[in-house]
Amino acid sequence: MKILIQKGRILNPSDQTDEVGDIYMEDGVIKEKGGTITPEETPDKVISAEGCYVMPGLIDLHVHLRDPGLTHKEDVLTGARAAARGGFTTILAMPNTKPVIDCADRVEYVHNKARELAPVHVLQIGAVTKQQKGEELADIEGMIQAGIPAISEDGKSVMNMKLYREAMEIAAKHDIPVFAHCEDQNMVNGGCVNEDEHSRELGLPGITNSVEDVIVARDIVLAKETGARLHLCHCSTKDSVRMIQLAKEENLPVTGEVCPHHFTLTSDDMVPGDTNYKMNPPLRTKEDKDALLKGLKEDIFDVISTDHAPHTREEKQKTMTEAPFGIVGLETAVALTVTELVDKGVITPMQMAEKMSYNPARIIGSDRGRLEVGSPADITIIDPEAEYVIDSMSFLSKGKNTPFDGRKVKGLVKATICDGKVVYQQD
Ligand SMILES: NC(=O)N[C@@H](CC(=O)O)C(=O)O
Ligand SMILES: [Zn+2]
Ligand SMILES: [Zn+2]
Repeated sequence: MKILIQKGRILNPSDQTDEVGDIYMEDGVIKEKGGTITPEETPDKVISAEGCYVMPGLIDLHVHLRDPGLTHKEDVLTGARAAARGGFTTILAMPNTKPVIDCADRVEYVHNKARELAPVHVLQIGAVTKQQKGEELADIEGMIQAGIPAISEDGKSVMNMKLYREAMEIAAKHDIPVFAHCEDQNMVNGGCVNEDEHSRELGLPGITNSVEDVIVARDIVLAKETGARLHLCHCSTKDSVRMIQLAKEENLPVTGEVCPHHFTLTSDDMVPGDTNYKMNPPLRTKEDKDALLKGLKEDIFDVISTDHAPHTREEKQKTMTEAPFGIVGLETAVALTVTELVDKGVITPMQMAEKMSYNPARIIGSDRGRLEVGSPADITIIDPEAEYVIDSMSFLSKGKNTPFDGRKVKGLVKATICDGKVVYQQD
């Protein structure tokens, strides 16, 4: 397969080049880049990228594929198709499945299924403890042998610090990152939305910032002691930004991610009773959101990830206290990032490429996330000027649970190329 992309705005974070030109790829590898390219042989496909960003294929460090066991919500194939439509060429799957992915053969199950069916790269993350019960360590070294890029207890925090420290020591020894969901299990106390005037008005149990902040602090302390690379998932509070900034000032190996819903919405936007505004961590206050925006602008946050968390309509039709936490994100992340961050001047298109591709790649030790001659042809083409209305019924994900249905946005994925093959093209 030979593909020629013409006249795109090529954004390459690895050498910080930002220039209009062509890219030519053959057999899954970038062969030529820049200027006007006239291939010796006729390409199988020519894609016009005039007015579009051409970025290294997007990498989402935080996706719930629900496979095995919860495939009524999503499976490897539907999740990977949604990813391709969203511009992602690599996604990392969280292990809070049924059963939990806590040993090598379950990692292999997902990797084999993905290799056979998925249009994009799927990397399975391993759990920290057996069945995510927080009592005994999972077979972390066995899973590392099977190719996990990271360990995570996402969905909860490992509350036993002695056990967690042991896990971090193993992660440090093998140089894989620990992806931390920060939530004190005792302090959350049945909360379902942010603790503020809205939770009080609606009579809903609230989640304070401290539920997240105490674990962020704890985890940074443990990373400092063990030398483990710590990646803080779905940061939502203003103090998490300050703590990551402090950790970075000390040159600790700490990185952080923000999800589009947390930089787009606050608890003021909640529609009473609409469980599509229920996710963990919850939508916080304007003060928190402004701190997240500043953290993104100033590169305190390295990553934008989706925390794509599909659930069925039935589950989401329950009450605010009963419905599960989580919203889908793979098919709205690019538009929300362009609309809320790039268009408003919070981050540059280059920072978008860094936070959605280059930095995630570096965190997992991958050589993707760059547009260089000789690198794998994972490429995302985005029209930043295209305006449209988000329609959840068009999602390829099984999950339609989004608060962004009907929202007017800018920024459309025109094509996604994975290993030199067009895996999605907008018609
Ligand atoms: N974020 C969520 O609200 N839900 C996630 C779990 C998680 O990411 O903590 C899920 O698995 O549904
Ligand atoms: Zn989480
Ligand atoms: Zn998650």
